[in-house]
Amino acid sequence: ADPIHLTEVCANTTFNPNSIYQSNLNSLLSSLSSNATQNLEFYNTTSGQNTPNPVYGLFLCRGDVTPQLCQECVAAAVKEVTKKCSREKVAVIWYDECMLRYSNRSFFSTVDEKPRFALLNTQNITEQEKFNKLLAKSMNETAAQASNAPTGAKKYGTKEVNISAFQTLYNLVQCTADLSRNDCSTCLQAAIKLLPWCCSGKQGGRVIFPSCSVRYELYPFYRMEIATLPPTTIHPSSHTGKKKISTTTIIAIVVPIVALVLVFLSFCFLTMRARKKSNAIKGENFKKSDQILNYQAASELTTVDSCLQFDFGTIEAATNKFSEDNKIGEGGFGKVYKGTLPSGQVIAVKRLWKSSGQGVEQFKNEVELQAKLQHKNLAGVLGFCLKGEEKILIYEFVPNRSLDNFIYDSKNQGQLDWAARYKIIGGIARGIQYLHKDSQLRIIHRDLKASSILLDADMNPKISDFGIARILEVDQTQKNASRIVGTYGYMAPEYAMQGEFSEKSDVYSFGVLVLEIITGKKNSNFESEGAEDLLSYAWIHWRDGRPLELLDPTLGGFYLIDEAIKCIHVGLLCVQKDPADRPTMASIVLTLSSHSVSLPTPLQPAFFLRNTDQNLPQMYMESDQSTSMSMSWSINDESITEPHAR
Ligand SMILES: Nc1ncnc2c1ncn2[C@@H]1O[C@H](COP(=O)(O)OP(=O)(O)OP(=O)(O)O)[C@@H](O)[C@H]1O
Repeated sequence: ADPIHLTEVCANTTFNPNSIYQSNLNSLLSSLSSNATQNLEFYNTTSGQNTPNPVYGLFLCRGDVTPQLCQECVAAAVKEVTKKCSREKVAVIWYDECMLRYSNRSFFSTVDEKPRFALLNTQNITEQEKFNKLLAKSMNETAAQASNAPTGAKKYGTKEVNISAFQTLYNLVQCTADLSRNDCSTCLQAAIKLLPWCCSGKQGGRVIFPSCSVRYELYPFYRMEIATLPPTTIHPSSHTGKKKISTTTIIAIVVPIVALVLVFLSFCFLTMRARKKSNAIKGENFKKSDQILNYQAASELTTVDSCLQFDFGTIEAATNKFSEDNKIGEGGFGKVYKGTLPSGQVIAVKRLWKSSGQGVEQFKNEVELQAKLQHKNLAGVLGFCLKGEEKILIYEFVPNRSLDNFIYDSKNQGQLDWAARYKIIGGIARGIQYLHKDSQLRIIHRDLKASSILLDADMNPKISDFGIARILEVDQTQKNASRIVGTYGYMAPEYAMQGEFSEKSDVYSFGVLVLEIITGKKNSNFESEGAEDLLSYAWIHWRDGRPLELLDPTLGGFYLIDEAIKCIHVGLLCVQKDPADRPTMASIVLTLSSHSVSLPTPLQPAFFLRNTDQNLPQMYMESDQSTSMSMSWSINDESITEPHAR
C-alpha cells in the first residue's frame, strides 16, 4: 500500500532559488532518501556544515513498518515536501508511516512540540470514565517503555490492554531517536496530556509533534509481531522472558483479535465506500487518511508559530503605522485598522487594549485553535502579532461594514430588502450552529449583536469576535471566573444576572438580533409607543394577533408572509426566560430552511435590563453607554445573585 500522507507545515522564511541554501537542501534530501534505502528507520544529518547556510534534517519511520515501506515513505515525503514547501527554509511533513523535517537551525536532540496536530476517530466509546483511566495508565506505561531506550536507540513502544472480553485498547508511542531518555519522556507526557483535549470520549486519537507522537485505537493499527519486540539496544537479557509472555498471550488474544479485526476491517471498508462522498472532511490535507481510517481531523493544529504569527513590522507597514486613515472602528477590545499585506491581501487588524495580563503561550494557543475554525459565516482569524505588551489579532477583511450600519440607519435601511434580511438571519444561524456543535471546539460567542455581524461583498453575514472571550480569558484564574463579556440589550437574563453562559444564552442574543433585523429597531434605547423595549413590543403584537405590523416600514410591504411570521415566532422563542424553553441553533436552522415545521407557542419573553429597573446592578446601567465591555464582578456581590427578571 502507498504511504498515507497526513499533513505538512512549511514555515514562512524563504530562500532564493539557486542559493546555497537550495543546493544544501537538495543534497540533504537526497542523503535522507539514500539512507532510507540502507534499512535505517531514523537518520539525521546536516548538509553544508561548512557553508554559511547549513540545512539540518531527519526522517523517522514508525517503529513497526518494514524497511521497504519506510524507504517508500521517505521517498514520497521528499517528493511531496519539495512540491508543497518549495521555497521555505523550514518544513515538516507527516505520513502515517514516517515523518521528515528540515530546518536552517539545528534541532537535533531538542524537544519540539510545535507544529503539532491531532486526529480523532469519530466513533464514541462507552463508559468514558473507566476508559480514560485505562488509557492514561497504559499510555504512561508505554511512554515509560519507549523513553527508557538510550539516546540513539529506537524509542518506540506499543501496548495492548483488555478493556473487556471483547475489546482491546492498542497504544503506540514514539520519539525521534536523537532524544535523551528524559527528553523523550517529557515530549510523550506533553502529547499524552493533549489526548483528552483532542479526543476525549473517542475510540481513537493521536497527537503528533515533530519530536514524538502518541496514538490509541480499539483495533490493531501497527504490526504486532514487530511491535511486541522490545527495543533492540536495551536489556537483551529480558528478551526471552518477554517472548514467552507474548507466546502465551498470543493464543489467548490474537486469535479473537484477528477475527474481530477482519470483521472490523470489512465494516470499515463498507462504511468507507458508503461515506466516501458524504463524509466531507475539513482540511484538504486530511482527506486521504480520513477516508481510509474513518478519521476526522480534530482541531487540526497545523500550528507553527511562524505560520500564524505576523511580524510587528509587517503589520505596522500594512496599516501605515496604525494611522487614523486606516482605522475602521473601535470596540470594547481595541481599535480596528484596515491593512494590506505585501501579498496584496487585505486584512482587519485588531489592536487589543494593553490591559490584559494573559500569558503569551495561552494567547497563541487559543488563536491557533480558532484559526482552524472555518465557515462561510465566520470572519476568519488569520493570525496574531505580539510585541512587548502589544497583542494584535488579524482577521480576514470583510468589506461591507457591520449589520448595525444597515438595520438602524434610516438612510441605509432601504438597502436591505426582505430576501437580504432573511439570508442574513439564516447565515447567522448557521454560523452560530457551527460554533456550538459542528466545530471541534465548542464555542459560545457570548457577545452576539448587530455590530459583531459583518457583511461581505454579497451581503452574506460573517460573525466576528467569535472566540474573543476565550482568547482574553483563557489564562484567567478560576477565582476570577465570573468575568462577563456581553452587551446591554443582548444578554440573556441568566448570563447577565448569574454569569451563566451556555449555547442558550447565545440563542437569546440571536433572538434579539432577529427581532432587530426584521423591525429595524434597536432593543437598547428602544423608543416606541405602547412598550418599553423591543421584546415587549414584539410580544404584545404577537399576542394581539398583529405580528406583521412589527415589520420595518422601509420594507414597503414587500416580504414573504410565511418567512416573516416564522422569524417573529423564532425570535420570540429564543428570548424566553427559561433557557430550556429556547430552541437549539440546530432546530432554528432547520426551521428557517423548511416550509412546514411546527413550533411551540412562545410565552411572554424575559424582559430584562430595562433602564427603569432600579434593582439592577449599577454596572449594567453604565454598560448602556459603552455598548460592550469586559466586566469583572465579585461572586459575592449580593445585588447580582438576586434575579430581577420579571
Ligand atoms: N474583520 C473585519 N473586517 C472589516 N471590518 C471589521 C472587521 N472586524 C471589525 N471591523 C470593523 O471594526 C469595527 C469595530 O469592531 P470591533 O469588533 O472591535 O467592535 P464592535 O463589534 O463594534 O464592538 P465590541 O468590540 O465592543 O463588541 C466594526 O464595527 C467593524 O465595522
